[in-house]
Parts: sequence; structure tokens; C-alpha cells
Amino acid sequence: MDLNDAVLTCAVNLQWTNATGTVGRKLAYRTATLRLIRNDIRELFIECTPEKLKPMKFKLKDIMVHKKFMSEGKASVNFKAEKCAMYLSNAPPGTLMFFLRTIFIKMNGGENVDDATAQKQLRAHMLSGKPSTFEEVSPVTTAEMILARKKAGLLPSKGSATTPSPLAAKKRRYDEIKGGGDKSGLPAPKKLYQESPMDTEEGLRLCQEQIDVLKACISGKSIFFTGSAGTGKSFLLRKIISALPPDGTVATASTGVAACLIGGVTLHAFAGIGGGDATLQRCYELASRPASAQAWRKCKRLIIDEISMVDGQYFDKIEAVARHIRRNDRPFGGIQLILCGDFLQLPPVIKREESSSQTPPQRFCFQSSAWEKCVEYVYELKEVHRQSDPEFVNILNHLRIGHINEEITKRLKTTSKQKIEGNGILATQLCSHTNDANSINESKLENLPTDKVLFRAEDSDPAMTKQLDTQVQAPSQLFLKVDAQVMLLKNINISAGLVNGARGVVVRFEKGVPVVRFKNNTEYSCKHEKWIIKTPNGGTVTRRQVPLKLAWAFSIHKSQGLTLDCVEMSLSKVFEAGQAYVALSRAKSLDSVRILDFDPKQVWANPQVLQYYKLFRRRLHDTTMIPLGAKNKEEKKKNGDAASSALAKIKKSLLSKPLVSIS
Ligand SMILES: Nc1ncnc2c1ncn2[C@@H]1O[C@H](COP(=O)(O)OP(=O)(O)OP(=O)(O)O)[C@@H](O)[C@H]1O
Ligand SMILES: [Mg+2]
Repeated sequence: MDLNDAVLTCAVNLQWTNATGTVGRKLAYRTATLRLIRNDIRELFIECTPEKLKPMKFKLKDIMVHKKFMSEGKASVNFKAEKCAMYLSNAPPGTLMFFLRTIFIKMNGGENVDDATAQKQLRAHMLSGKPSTFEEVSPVTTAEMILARKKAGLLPSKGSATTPSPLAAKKRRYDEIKGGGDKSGLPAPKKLYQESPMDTEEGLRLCQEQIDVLKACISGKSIFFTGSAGTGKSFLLRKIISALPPDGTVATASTGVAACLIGGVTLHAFAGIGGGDATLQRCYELASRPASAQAWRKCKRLIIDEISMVDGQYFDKIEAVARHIRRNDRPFGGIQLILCGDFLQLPPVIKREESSSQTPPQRFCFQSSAWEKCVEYVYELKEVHRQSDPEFVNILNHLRIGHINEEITKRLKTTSKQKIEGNGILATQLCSHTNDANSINESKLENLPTDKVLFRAEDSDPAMTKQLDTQVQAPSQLFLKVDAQVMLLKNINISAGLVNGARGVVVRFEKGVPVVRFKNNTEYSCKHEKWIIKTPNGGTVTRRQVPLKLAWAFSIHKSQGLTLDCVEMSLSKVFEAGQAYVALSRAKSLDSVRILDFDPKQVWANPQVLQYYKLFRRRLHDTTMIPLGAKNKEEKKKNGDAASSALAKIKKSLLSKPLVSIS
């Protein structure tokens, strides 16, 4: 696998049709590498190299691309002249998208020769007696991209915040691309290239530290990566998922909302051992049921977001279950683990009977016996993307470790009087308890004098409505009124500010959908959007609903992982370490938040977590990166010296300076 947009590794099926139009020769390869190349006279080709076999070349001219299932890692390219169809499957979806995009841009935006010139140059080349050479296409340039989009008539009009009409997208299942400089009257390749790339998350590029993590994942290492709120952990996870082959990749998270943010399932739904309270023997039996056992056997890479909320004992149990079901004694039954989260945010939910005991056990995942043997590499992301104000980032870093001083207290208290409302948009109240948030929303809606309109979700499987309710933020029944305070639940257009978490107010209903005015004055007529959740056995269930949720109030637990606009909070009822930090770190800036009754006592970090991070940081710092429990002997030997010297230092300095020192 590669981060190069001109290279793609996937399964490839080739089918040639004969003169009578029936399928003749067929070839199928489980793994082949496709490369976009040019010859001496700048003609474009796809070079297909099946594993351990010789490469084949297909000229990119007059092709039809079928990409409806691109997000599932499937597409096909029809080479009209060769009468050959190339079916691609099990491709990392993101890589596939960039590969097809590069084809489009190189065919339409580059200086390609026309047929007559190509023939002339070819003849001259043959006469010269020089051997033909091929080289990989150069990276796409902005000029090529602009030219390609212009030629296809796809440059967006200024400030447009609209999404493609679903009808237009439906009508065009194929994108036809001609090569060789002939662009007259071409149907434009749409959908894939419709939006300006910066308007969608695909267009946002990873920063260097994120790329390092991505590379580690692609190379098959089991890793844990952490970082403070807003360092792009979930964003990176989405990129990682789209850079991995779909077969065998299972994306999960500890909570439904977090799972939905990465297009996955909850870890509990995947693992199939209920809450994990049963004995290990019983867990084995539960996970041996056909659907669950099949899911475990097929899994090659397990991704878990918001790992801080996964109970350590539960983690130990699923590790044992993985080995048992897969009949494989390697850690986690040989599954690659990609774990992500911030232990200084919300901890695992402690069950009532445990929380009533005098000293409740703190069972973080990193305290489990499985952790050390399963996690080979650890990474920490440092660059915060959610907030851009250095003062706010600095304050958040302090809060994260439970460190409050007078200056911070004073600054946070000043927010209590600031006006953050505007354009008819009221602040969202962040509540420490979910029930409080629900009742505030219901009563505020009831109190509006306008008519109530119901938006009912369409679920692809009505039997899954309850499951969808727990995982998808869009409710199955959404009552709205004009003047209702709402929050957007999808990234519609990033550069227009129409992003997940953006706050708005319903201004009218038009053609059966709500029109919402957002804080930046953009009006958006809400189309029905689709949420897809995976079932543990690899199927999918979809919900279609308008992408809105009532937003007078929101619970802190439900807000974990989100970025929120315009929030007001009272932290007097916080009951968990990290809860105040999670609440405050949802905000983008200090100007868009109001803390009503700030008291330094509301902020504390779990000492066990601080200790873990101290150890973790020292490891990172002293050796750049130490594999925890290196895989093989050489690796152990190589890292052993560095690791033991680092550990000796850690022991010495365990109670020294705080994690984040602020100048
Ligand atoms: N490389 C990047 N370039 C531009 N924006 C980015 C980048 N990485 C992340 N972001 C943006 O930063 C915001 C926060 O990202 P994300 O929600 O993934 O952070 P997180 O680390 O998962 O936070 P949390 O701990 O709160 O879950 C998002 O709006 C995301 O789109
Ligand atoms: Mg996140």
C-alpha cells in the first residue's frame, strides 16, 4: 500500500469481450498493484502488476469509469478500444478515490497529445531504435486540477453551498473520459469531482505527525495513538480506514456517537459478548455464535476509537475471546489493533454497584494485562486543529491535566458574561446529565408558539431502529418548529461553515424540508442525508433523515468527540475526572463559550492516568518511539537498551514536573 495518488493495490478482475459481444478471456487476481504511467510520447496507461507476475498495460483513452460503489472499495474501468473491463475490489476507498481522481485530472488537465501527433511521434520513436520507456505520472499540480475541472465544467460558482442534486447523480452512473486532447462535447465526469476538495473532509490533508501514524497503520503495526482533544484523532481514523482494504477492517468505538463519526459499530456490538460481565467461559460461548464467530474470524484489523471509555477487564476478555475464536495464540489472535483516544477525557462508565463500593476500581484499558502485549507502538499527536487561538489551547492543556491557576480561573470566569448569541441563535447548554438535556429541549420546543412539524427517519431495516437510535445522532422522529434551535449533524460544506456541530435556527419550511440560518448567516435548505452503520456481520443499515438535532441543550457524554459552536455550560454538577475538560474542549474558541459558574474544583484529572501519560511521554521523548513489547528478537534487542535507560529515567522522575509546562 502507498500514499501515492498514482498507485493503488487491490483485487483486480479483467474481462475481454470478443467480436460477438460475449465475454471471452478472463483473469482474476486477489492482489495487484495499479500504477498510472506515461510513455515517451506522454500517452497515459494503467500498468497492472499482479503479485509475482509480469505487468500489463492498458491505454487510458476513451474509458468509462463506474464508481458508484467507490466508498466500498469497488470500481470498474472500461477500456473501449481494448474491449476490456477492469473490475477493482477490496481497494482502500480513499486511495481508490484519489487514484480515479488522478486519472481524471491527468487525462483532462495535462498536456496530452492528440491522435495524429501521437502517431507521428510514435513512428519517429520507432525509427530512432531507442527502447520505449515508461515513467510514473508526476503528482497532480493545482494548474492541472483547475484545467481539468474547467474543461469538465465543474468549477463551483463562488460561495455556493449546495450539494449535488441526487437526481443528477442518479442519472449518471458512469463517467466517460476521453483522452488524447479531444474534449469536444464531452459529458463531464461528475460526482467524484463536483465539490471543491476543500469543501469536503477528503480535501483536508493530514499533517506530518498524522501521516506518521497513518504509515504505521498501513505497515500493519498494532498501535495506540493519543493526543489532546481536537488533535484530529477521529479525523485521522477516518483517513486510516479509507487507506485500508475494506475486507477485514473493522471500525469500532466505545460509544455509538463516536462509532458513527468514523462510520463503524460499537465495540460491544462487534465483540458479541454482551456487557462482558459473564465468565470467560460464557464469553467464549457467546462469541462462538455463528454471526459473532464469523465476524471475529474475518477481522484482520480492529480499530477502536474513544478507547478511554473501554473498560480494562472488558478489553482483557475480548483479547482472550479473539485468541479463542481464531484459534491463534498471538496477542489478540493475531489481529492488528489500531487504538485511539485520550485517557484524560472520559473514563469507562463504572457500574452502579461498583461505584457504591468505597474504593471503586479504576479499570482503564492501559491497566489491563492485554494492553502491554498487544500495543506495539505508541504515538502522540500534538497539533491541535479544533482550536486556533493559542491562549485557549494553552488553557485547555492545563485543564486536561487538572492544573488550574489564578490566571486561568480569572480568564474562564470572564466568559460568564460574554454574549455569544447572534443571528437568533441561542447558546447550547451543555449538561452533565443526559436526562437534563432531553427535558430542556422538549420543554423549549413546546413553548414555541409556532406549528410543530414531524420529520420521520426512513430506516432501511425498521427492526434496527433502536440500534440506529443509539448509534446515529439523527433521531428517528424529529419534531421541529420555526425558531427551533438546531445543530447540524453532517459536514455539508466545510468552507461555508456547514459542518457537523454548526449551530443554527429554523427560519421556515420550504418544499417539505427545514431551512436553517446558521451563525455565519448562511441559509441552508436541509436535504435528507444518509447515515450508514455497519452490522457486526459486515452488513449495513441506513437511516435517511434531515441532518438536524434540537440544540437548546446537549449532554457532555454525548458531546465527546464533537466540535460544537456557541456553547454555555454550568460545571457545578460534573461527576467524572476529565468531564469539565471534555465540555470545554468542544468549543472552537473562548469567544464562543460561556462558563456560568467556574470553580477550579470542577476540574481534575485522574492520577492513574497522569502517571500513565508521564511514563508514556518519557518513552516517546527519550527514544522518539519505543515499541511496547517489540515483535521480534532483533527489534527487542535494538530497542532494549534505549527502553531500559528510558525506564530507569522514568522511575527517577515519576513525581517531577507536570506533563505540560506552560511558559
Ligand atoms: N490535518 C487537518 N487539517 C485540517 N483540519 C483538521 C486536521 N485534522 C483534524 N482537523 C479538524 O479538527 C477538528 C477536530 O478533529 P477531531 O474531531 O478528529 O479531533 P479528536 O482528536 O478526535 O478530538 P476529540 O478528542 O475531542 O475526539 C475537526 O473539525 C477536524 O476536521
Ligand atoms: Mg475524536
